[in-house]
Amino acid sequence: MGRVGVLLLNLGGPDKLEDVGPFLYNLFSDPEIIRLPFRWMQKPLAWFIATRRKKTSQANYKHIGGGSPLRRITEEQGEALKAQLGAMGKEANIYVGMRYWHPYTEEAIALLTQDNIESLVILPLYPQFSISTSGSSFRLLDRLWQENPKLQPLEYTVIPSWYKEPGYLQAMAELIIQQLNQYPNPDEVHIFFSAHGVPKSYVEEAGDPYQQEIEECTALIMQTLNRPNPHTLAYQSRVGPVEWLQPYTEDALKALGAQGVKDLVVVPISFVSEHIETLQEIDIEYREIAEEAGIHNFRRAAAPNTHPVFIKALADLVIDSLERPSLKLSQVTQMKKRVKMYPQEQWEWGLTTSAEVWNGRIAMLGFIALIIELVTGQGLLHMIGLLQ
Ligand SMILES: C=CC1=C(C)c2cc3[nH]c(cc4nc(cc5[nH]c(cc1n2)c(C)c5CCC(=O)O)C(CCC(=O)O)=C4C)c(C)c3C=C
Ligand SMILES: [Fe+2]
Repeated sequence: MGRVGVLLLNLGGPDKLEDVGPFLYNLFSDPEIIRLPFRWMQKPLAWFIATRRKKTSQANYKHIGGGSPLRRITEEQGEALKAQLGAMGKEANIYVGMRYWHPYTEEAIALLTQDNIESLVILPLYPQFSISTSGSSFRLLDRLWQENPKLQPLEYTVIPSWYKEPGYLQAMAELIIQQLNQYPNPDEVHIFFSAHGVPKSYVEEAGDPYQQEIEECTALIMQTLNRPNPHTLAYQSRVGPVEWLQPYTEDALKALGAQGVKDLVVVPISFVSEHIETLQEIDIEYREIAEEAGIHNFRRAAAPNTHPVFIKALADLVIDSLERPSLKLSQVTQMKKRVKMYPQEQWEWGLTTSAEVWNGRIAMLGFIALIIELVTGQGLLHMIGLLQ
């Protein structure tokens, strides 16, 4: 086997406050993040939402030091993985490819083609698969592969999701135990798993396996933990007016407070690094909600970051994947026939000519209404609270 490379995929985050606007624009321009019936609406809507959200988002990043730690932590994970692989007799170059900020996936691909990598493992740093995360990165890579002839001879394999990996489950259990042990009665503490949400339609209409993988992962962590603690799973970080996976973290915290729960350990379950949604949303916003609800003792398990058991799990995943038959991007992007990923598929309403015409008219009216609302400051989006 020739020179080995590992491509770590993640979402990316703004390094400083000025990056927040363009980062949000990149994120909302992705059809896997906002699923629209018409592609022409994507960029204007992305600009509009990014512009509206920028101030609030910047204020949140200000609370955590003015930028996301995601790049630094992902690079540290890469260094630790390289060292672990070396210790296991497998020399490899590690590359970091972010979806919406530097170092972009395209930059990582340029580097690994320069380095003449002959065998590549594509490893998303999301334990569970979602259309909106790993799926989006796989779509992008699939396109890059089709466009770049230099990538054709490169042998590669993809790891679509890995939430069942025993070392990952063990690291999560250890991180939870660290926090449980801070309490006088560790077995009575309520364990609260908080996963990043996705719109409900992703699961129910598009067939995203995310919710099922999150639920299974929660059960496996509890099994690995092997303690009698009660536990809850809820979904955080909802954006926009549509319904997301439920229960929402804020509602579940209030319900537990009303039931008299006093001691809590929150476990961020869909992230493997600290970032805005752990450091700001959980540690500041949800803590406040919990305390108001009467949950006086609020602790959070750290994200796995560079925990040695977690890094060993990543190394095991890489080595196992090199020994197995390879899995191609076309296989993971079409993993389930039911999984719809924009922009590749036709909107069902557009299957007949007259429906297509009506879709166009309705969308045009919607867009005009949006412009009027932006100018006048009044309209439906203000009424439902999406705009202030
Ligand atoms: C498994 C993890 C994640 C899923 C699923 C996910 C879906 C998802 N996210 C948004 C909207 C936003 N996400 C933002 C930041 C962000 N999200 C994740 C992870 C998942 N997102 C990460 C790792 C980050 C980066 C955090 C950082 O430290 O910078 C943001 C920007 C932050 C903010 O303004 O709140 C938005 C917006 C949607 C719409 C979505 C599913 C459709
Ligand atoms: Fe997100």
